[in-house]
Amino acid sequence: MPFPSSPVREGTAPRRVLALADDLSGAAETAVALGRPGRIVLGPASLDPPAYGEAVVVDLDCRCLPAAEAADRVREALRSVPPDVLVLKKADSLLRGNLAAETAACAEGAEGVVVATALPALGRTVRGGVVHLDGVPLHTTDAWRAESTAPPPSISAALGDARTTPVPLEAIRGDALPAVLRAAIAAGHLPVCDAETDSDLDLIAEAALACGPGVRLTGTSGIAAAVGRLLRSTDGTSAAITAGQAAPAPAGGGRRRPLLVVVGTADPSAPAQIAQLTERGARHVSVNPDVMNSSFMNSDVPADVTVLSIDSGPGVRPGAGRRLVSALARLAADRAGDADLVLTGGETARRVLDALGVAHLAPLGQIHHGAVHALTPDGRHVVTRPGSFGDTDSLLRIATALRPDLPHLPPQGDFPVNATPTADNHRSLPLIAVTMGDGAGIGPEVIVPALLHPDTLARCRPVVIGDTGRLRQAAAILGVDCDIVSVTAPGEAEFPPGRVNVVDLDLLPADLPWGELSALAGEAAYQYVRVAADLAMKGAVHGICTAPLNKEALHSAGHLYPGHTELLAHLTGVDEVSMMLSTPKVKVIHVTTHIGLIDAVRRIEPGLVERTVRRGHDAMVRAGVAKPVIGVCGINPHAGENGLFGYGEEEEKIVPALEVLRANGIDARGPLPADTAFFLAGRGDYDLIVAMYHDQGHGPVKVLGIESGVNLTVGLPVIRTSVDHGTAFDIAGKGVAEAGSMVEAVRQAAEMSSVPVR
Ligand SMILES: NC(=O)C1=CN([C@@H]2O[C@H](COP(=O)(O)OP(=O)(O)OC[C@H]3O[C@@H](n4cnc5c(N)ncnc54)[C@H](O)[C@@H]3O)[C@@H](O)[C@H]2O)C=CC1
Ligand SMILES: NCC(=O)COP(=O)(O)O
Repeated sequence: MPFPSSPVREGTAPRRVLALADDLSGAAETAVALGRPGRIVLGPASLDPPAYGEAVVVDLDCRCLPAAEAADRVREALRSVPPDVLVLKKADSLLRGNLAAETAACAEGAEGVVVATALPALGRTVRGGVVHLDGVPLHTTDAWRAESTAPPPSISAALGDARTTPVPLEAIRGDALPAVLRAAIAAGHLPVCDAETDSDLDLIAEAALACGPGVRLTGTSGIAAAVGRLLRSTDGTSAAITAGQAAPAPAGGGRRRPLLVVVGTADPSAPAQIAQLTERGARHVSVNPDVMNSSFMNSDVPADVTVLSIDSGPGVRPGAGRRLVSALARLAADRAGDADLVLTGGETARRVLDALGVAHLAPLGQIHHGAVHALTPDGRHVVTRPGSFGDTDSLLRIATALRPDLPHLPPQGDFPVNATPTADNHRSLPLIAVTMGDGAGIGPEVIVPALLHPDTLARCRPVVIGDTGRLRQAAAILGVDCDIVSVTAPGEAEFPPGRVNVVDLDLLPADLPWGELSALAGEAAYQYVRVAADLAMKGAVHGICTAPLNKEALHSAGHLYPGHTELLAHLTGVDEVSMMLSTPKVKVIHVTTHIGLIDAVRRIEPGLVERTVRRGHDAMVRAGVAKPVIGVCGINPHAGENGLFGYGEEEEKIVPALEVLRANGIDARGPLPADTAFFLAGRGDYDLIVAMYHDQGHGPVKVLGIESGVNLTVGLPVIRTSVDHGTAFDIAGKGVAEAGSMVEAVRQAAEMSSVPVR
């Protein structure tokens, strides 16, 4: 029996993945879809196999090569791949490129190849073995207008001489799918799978992996995402890279790098996309690489944003595409300096990065489908995007994710520098749901000034989920003259100066005393968070920022969660998240949080330590620290002092995790004596400290002051930040609470949130 018949289950799924793409934007899309730690390699360089838990995605750069050469690149990449590595061959969802030759090369040495090319997220489905675009068969559309041949009438036709077995939707959704795939493979055929939804792709991924480690997959980022979901469900991890979630904007400290947007696509959508950037003050340089006489040649990339595109005017000869792209890329690379880059068109992206000597990228996140944010080894932010992907606002969304203040660039030089954002440019800022917390605490008092703060309004559109009446009382106590206005949904909010918008749940009585614990306020605090989580999961807001709730009041209302962290994990369907405290001086992530000390020590084990460090590492990389140095605290005084204190907990619970992490290239050091770890981090030795329990991390951070710290939840599918303090019942209703932590928490939520579709 060549195939084990067991289903994929915990411990049996492959823990490392090698994906091969034929262009760079496809490789980046695949890396994000897989959602695992790893890298994008600009191949076809010789490469190390992926480490355990990793996904390596190689751009073989062979989309435009003759079929035989493209197949050789696939063969070479797979030559010494270890047998336990899952191999995924990325295919174009429109079937362009050398699909037949590359799939045949991928099948050599494999037990079989399952083909699943649907990409439901973009309306690209497969029915009856035919690719459909929004329900229309591919070969009847003009999607191949830039190709020199006609589109294939079916996937089987695109696979050339290969023998194929169509696998219809009924079989995909039936109980016998693994058997159907096995039978096709045993007959020497490629099963070609229909799929209309991501759930279909999940079924295909599971059945294909159940066929055994020798079976490979060919498909789009849709099947890559299904593989990622499946592996996470079997190894219990959460996504290292969250598809659909943008990474935080590059850190603001020091001189800001310019942003160079290189548009190397002739897609008809490009001019409108560029226009949205120039309306925001970006400089547009259209060059004719044949002539190379643009003034751009004589100037460096200026500060802020420059768009460089090919002049597609009458001087450009048709058919000169690849040569023009290469010339454009050389020009861009020559002038890029240290600019962050947005590169559209896989070929353009690849040529620019080649010219800059970039050998690999660390994927960080995705701004919209296919617009992948990554980091070069020297810390440059790069977004790649296939030429034809994205709506008219695609470039604006990408640029604003990298430069959150982009809408405030002065268009045509006549925009006053300190002007309040106009209604129009405000709409491109993220909507942030600010939950009011416990209405008897200081939440309302810190929210009102924080939301009226000019810095807040310059960065986002904050909407409170709370009680309008309570916020009006807080404003009166503070003596602040403002309009606190109820709205039925965040999208209806308006932002003239002096207005605070509230989705009014109207749960609190007008005479609720300040500073007193009540189940009523605990229930209301719960409802604010529930509604905010619901809005964020639906995409109606882009991030959540929470004011403090009182845990005792929450529990009195029957909601037995230790805090927001666990409540939000539950509401968003995530098993494990981490609490991170962020201050300008020190950042700390916690292995355990709201449990007793004895329980915390019991709960700490190498797997939990490893996952926490990885979450912290990835969050730091997303924040722009390319190679974070991470200090991991011990549990006992002096980290046990070689067995003098404690019962060997450091050796048993922490050291094995550090060994795995270091073998995976993560610079995690320790176990460190916790008392000095924070001092060393404060002087700059560590970018992130990993604390084993709540007070080990919280105590040192709170010494730094309540005004600038922010609490972040790492690992949720939504952005969540919070103040670093509690409900402070002792001062509630007195108008003396500091609002600095709230201002900072809203700011960080805004910076981490992607820009909305308009
Ligand atoms: N994000 C959240 O929801 C958080 C909730 N809590 C909860 O809050 C409740 C009270 O916790 P405590 O340990 O008493 O901590 P706390 O932070 O509420 O108060 C500690 C001390 O700091 C002062 N303080 C706190 N925030 C301040 C501000 N913005 N301006 C000036 N002074 C401030 C208070 O007056 C008090 O003296 C508990 O139920 C706790 O679980 C605590 C921390 C965070
Ligand atoms: N000690 C921090 C705290 O209690 C906040 O917890 P959470 O509500 O953010 O989970």
